[in-house]
Amino acid sequence: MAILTAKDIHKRYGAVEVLKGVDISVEQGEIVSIVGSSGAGKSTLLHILGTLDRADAGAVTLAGETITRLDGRKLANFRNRHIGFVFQFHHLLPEFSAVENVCIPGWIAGGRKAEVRQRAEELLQMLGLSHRLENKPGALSGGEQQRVAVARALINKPSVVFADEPTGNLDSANARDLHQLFFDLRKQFNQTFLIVTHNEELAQLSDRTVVMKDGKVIS
Ligand SMILES: Nc1ncnc2c1ncn2[C@@H]1O[C@H](COP(=O)(O)OP(=O)(O)OP(=O)(O)O)[C@@H](O)[C@H]1O
Repeated sequence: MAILTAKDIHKRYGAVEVLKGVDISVEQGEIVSIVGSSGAGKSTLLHILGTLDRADAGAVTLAGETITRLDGRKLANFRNRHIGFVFQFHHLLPEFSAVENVCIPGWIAGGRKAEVRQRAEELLQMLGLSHRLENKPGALSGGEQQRVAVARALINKPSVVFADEPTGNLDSANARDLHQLFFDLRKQFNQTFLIVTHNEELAQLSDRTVVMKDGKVIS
C-alpha cells in the first residue's frame, strides 16, 4: 500500500517553473532515493511532500490524509506526528543535550515526559550513542550529530522520514554508517525513507531511484 502519493505537483518561484507536473508514489517500508542534477527540483519536491513548502497545484496524500488541504495548527500537528526530517546540516538546538534534542518533538506531540525520555534513550542506544546522552551537539562529531538528528526524526514514529542530502556533510566512512542505519531502521521498524542524495552508493543501495530533470521525473 502506498504511504505517500503525489499527483501532478506544480511549483514556481517567480518566473521560474521549478516543478512541472511531478507524480510520485512510495510504499510503506520502501527506501527511495531522488537523484538528478543540481537545480532539477529535488529539494523543492521533498519540501512539498514533507509539508515544509506548498505546491501551486497538485495533491499530496500521506498516511491517508490529503495534506495539500491542511493548514495552520492541523498541518503543524500532522507534520509533528507523521513526518520526520533529516537535513544535510543537523539543525540540533545547541543549548540542549543530545537526549533533550531527541525528546523535543515528542514533548511537542504531548507525550508523557518520562515515556518520551525512555524512547529517546532507547533510540540513541540503538544508534550507538548511549554514552552521549547528556552531551550538547557541539561536543559531538559530525557523524554523531547526524545520528542524533535521525533519532529526533524517529521519536514520534513518523509515517515517512524525509532526508535531504543526509550524508552530504559527512566523510565516506560516516556516510556509509548512516546509510546502513537507514536500512537497519527499515528492518526493525519497517520505516519508510524518501531521500534526496547525490551519493551514488546510497542511490544504488536504495530499493528504487527516482530521477529528476528540469522539474520533471524522467525515470
Ligand atoms: N525559495 C526559492 N526561491 C526562488 N527560487 C528557488 C527557491 N527554492 C528553489 N529555487 C530554485 O528552484 C530550482 C530548483 O531548486 P532545488 O533546490 O529544488 O533543486 P535541487 O534539485 O534540489 O538541486 P541541488 O541538487 O543543487 O540541491 C533552482 O533553480 C533554485 O534556484
